[in-house]
Formats: sequence, structure tokens, C-alpha cells
Amino acid sequence: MAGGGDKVDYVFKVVLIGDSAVGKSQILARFARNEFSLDSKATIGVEFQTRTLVIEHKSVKAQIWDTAGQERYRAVTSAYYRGALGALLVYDITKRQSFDHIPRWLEELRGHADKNIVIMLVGNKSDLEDERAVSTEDAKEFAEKENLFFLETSALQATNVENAFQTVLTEIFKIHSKKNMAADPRANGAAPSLAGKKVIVPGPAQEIPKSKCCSSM
Ligand SMILES: Nc1nc2c(ncn2[C@@H]2O[C@H](COP(=O)(O)OP(=O)(O)OP(=O)(O)O)[C@@H](O)[C@H]2O)c(=O)[nH]1
Repeated sequence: MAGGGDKVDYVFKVVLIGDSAVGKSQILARFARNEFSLDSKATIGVEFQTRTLVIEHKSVKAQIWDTAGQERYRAVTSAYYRGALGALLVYDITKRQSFDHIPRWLEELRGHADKNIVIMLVGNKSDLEDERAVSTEDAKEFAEKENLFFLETSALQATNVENAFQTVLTEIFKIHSKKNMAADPRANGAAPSLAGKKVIVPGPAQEIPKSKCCSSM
């Protein structure tokens, strides 16, 4: 087909993490399909969805991975984080505990992911201002201390969801387009950067069986 509509210059893997029910799946549904559901089911295993957008005249396919916040439904950690260039670390502004757990999620993320991973702290459900249990200031302070981007979002009202992904993807773009232009010996002028080729996708599977993973890690 003419028009070059499906040309993808980069594939960036971004992971969603955070406690159960903070709204990870709905943030993803909002970003990937502009949908929202109030009776969202708990995620089991791993899912991902993609959306292609244009950043600085390049076509960037965002591959967003979502996993269960509940321990018993979680798939293997290493495979989930492998190749991730960005992360949204999500808590629910109405659930203090989900914010108190953020340091643990951050530790897990930093223990498994790429050193240069771009991280955005996301306080979701900003539409529930009356039930707020985490102040914006507390979260901002934490984000500054840990060198994270920070935004409050509402998947329900579609507030800042686009902004959160755009910020992370643009930052990834800045880091990786530069790096690859300088370091990739195959990028002989005409070839697009190979940033996305590092992404490892274990098939379109919704779940990664435990038995297949991690034995050699
Ligand atoms: N008011 C409000 N509710 C939301 C928002 N985002 C998600 N929810 C609701 O919160 C509940 C949990 O959302 P999910 O997206 O399933 O949460 P999750 O983090 O993916 O949960 P796990 O899959 O268990 O890890 C659902 O009832 C959603 O409809 C939001 O921005 N505002």
C-alpha cells in the first residue's frame, strides 16, 4: 500500500506496575483504545497492547505491558521487565497503602530493568478528589528524591493519560535515538535506528508459563 502508513521506526516497550486495582489496565485501555470500564477485572498474568504515534517525525510503536498487581496472579518478573525502556509506576490517590508500596515496586523495577529506564510515578483516580489519601506534594517530593517524572491521572476522565505516555516515550526517544545513531554500526545513513530491535517479545501470549522462565536466570 502506498503512503507508508505502517512503517515503524522504533518499538519501545513500557511496563505498568503498581498494586492491584490502582487502575493500570484502565490506564492502558485509555491510552491504547480510548476506552474505560468501571467493572475492570483483575489482570491475570501478562498482557500487552500497542499504539503507534509520531515523535519528532518518527513512527514509534509503544508496546505497553500490563501485569497483575496481585502477587498470586503475577507472571515472572524478569521476563516482564526485560527490554523495557520505560515504566509507569502507578498508585491510587485514594489508597494510601498503594503509595506506601511504591518504594518496593521501584526497588523491583531497578533490580530488573535497564539502567536507563525512564520512570513516571503516576497517581491515578484524580477524579476522586473527595477521597484523596495521598497529597500531590508528598508524591512530588518522593518523585524528585527518586528522580522520577510525576503526574496525577484519571483513566476515567482521560486526564493526563496521554501526557504520561507521551512524556515517557519522548524521553525514551531522546535517550535511545541519540545512543543508536552514535553506536549502531549498521545505521549507515539510510537505515532507521535499531532501538526497537532490542525488545524481546515472547509471542502474543497473554500469559508466560512459569515453567518456561527463569530457570537459567
Ligand atoms: N474513579 C476511577 N476509577 C478508576 C480509574 N482507573 C481505574 N478505575 C477503577 O479501578 C478499578 C481497578 O482498575 P484496574 O485497571 O482493573 O486496576 P489494575 O491496577 O489493573 O488491577 P490488577 O489487574 O489487579 O493489578 C476498576 O473498577 C476501574 O474501573 C480512575 O481513573 N478513576
